[in-house]
Amino acid sequence: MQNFEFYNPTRIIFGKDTIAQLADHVPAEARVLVLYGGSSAEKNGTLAEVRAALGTRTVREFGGIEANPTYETLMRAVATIREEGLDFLLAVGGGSVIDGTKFVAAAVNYKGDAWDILRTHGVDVTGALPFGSVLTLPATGSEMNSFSVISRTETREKLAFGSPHVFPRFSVLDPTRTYTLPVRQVANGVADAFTHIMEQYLTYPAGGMAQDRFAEGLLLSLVEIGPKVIANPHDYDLRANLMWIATLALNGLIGAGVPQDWATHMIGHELTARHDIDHARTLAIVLPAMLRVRKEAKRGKLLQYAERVWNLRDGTEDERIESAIARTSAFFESLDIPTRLSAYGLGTETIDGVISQLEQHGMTALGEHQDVTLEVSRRVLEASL
Ligand SMILES: NC(=O)c1ccc[n+]([C@@H]2O[C@H](COP(=O)([O-])OP(=O)(O)OC[C@H]3O[C@@H](n4cnc5c(N)ncnc54)[C@H](O)[C@@H]3O)[C@@H](O)[C@H]2O)c1
Repeated sequence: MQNFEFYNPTRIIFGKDTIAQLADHVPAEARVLVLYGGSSAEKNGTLAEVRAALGTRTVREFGGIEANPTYETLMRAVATIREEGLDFLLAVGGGSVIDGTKFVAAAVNYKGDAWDILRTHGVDVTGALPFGSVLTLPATGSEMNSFSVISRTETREKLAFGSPHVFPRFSVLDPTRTYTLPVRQVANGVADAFTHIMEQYLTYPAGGMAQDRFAEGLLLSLVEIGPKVIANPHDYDLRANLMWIATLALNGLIGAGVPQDWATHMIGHELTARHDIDHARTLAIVLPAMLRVRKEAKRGKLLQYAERVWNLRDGTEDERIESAIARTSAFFESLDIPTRLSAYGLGTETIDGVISQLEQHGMTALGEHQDVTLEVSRRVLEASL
């Protein structure tokens, strides 16, 4: 096992009717900015519950944070905070709102051009406003991690940053708040969580027995509940399981002490930035092709994955690996998520553009062995046409 430091200070408040507990966790004297996305949080009553819980505190609201939150919109929130002297942020929404809130928290007192937070991937973030979240979409794990992904409309860029200063102080996870999600978003959540686990699990054997078994348990659970959680939108236990699995998939636990990949994500970000494909859908396109192209480097883990997650024990090594990859694609497709670029109307003409954006963003040596060069990324994209 590799050396590691594990740190996760986010308090999780989980379960039915837990939003009222905000009253205990947002400081009584706080001057709060509530950040949210579109109209769903208003329509389904989540914002009303939040307002009630915040009681007599000074509260301002900032709506309109997009899916794939943009720098342009978020800098308006930064201006509001500065003008009104607000000192605590509360994100109400999915990964986009929480990621956006992390950026805003880091940008308010940042010296210099705030886009540099993304350019430097967060290394020079030295502080952030405190914030909490009320999660309405199980998918990204943003509610319990210190990462954030921000887009810039002007330049069609999508970049990530991470900093220990942007862990949420707390996150409220009430599974009933997910009942209003469109089917497409639930499916995306399953695929996103699945791929987060794969990025930390499917590398090479590193002796992390607990990490492997945790990861396999989460993958098996997603395979078990994936189609059911879509078909039964008001089943509390299914929604509760999806919510907690998605959080555990990317809160640092399963990735501690083991190699991590993340090449699929980096290519996926460029596809979203250039073609507006939902984040999770880009992952479902890239992951199966990534596994196929890098089959030799990942052979040991692919065989373990085939046996322990898909129960594939017969046939040659290559047959088991091929079946495991085919099952992975079939799982995404069973969620109604197409796994080929062509299904999104894209062909070979898109590849040069994605490769040049990867180059521009320094993504020239990705993966657990840093050997996913631009040439390998090109082959992955070709394999996903
Ligand atoms: N921080 C991380 O670790 C991390 C990890 C993976 C992805 N991301 C990023 O997160 C973003 C995606 O976040 P997401 O998948 O959570 O989706 P999202 O936050 O973009 O939300 C998707 C849509 O669902 C709507 N929605 C949210 N909750 C709803 C509800 N309860 N009822 C009805 N509609 C609802 C939103 O308004 C939005 O239109 C991407 O930008 C991605 O790159 C971040």
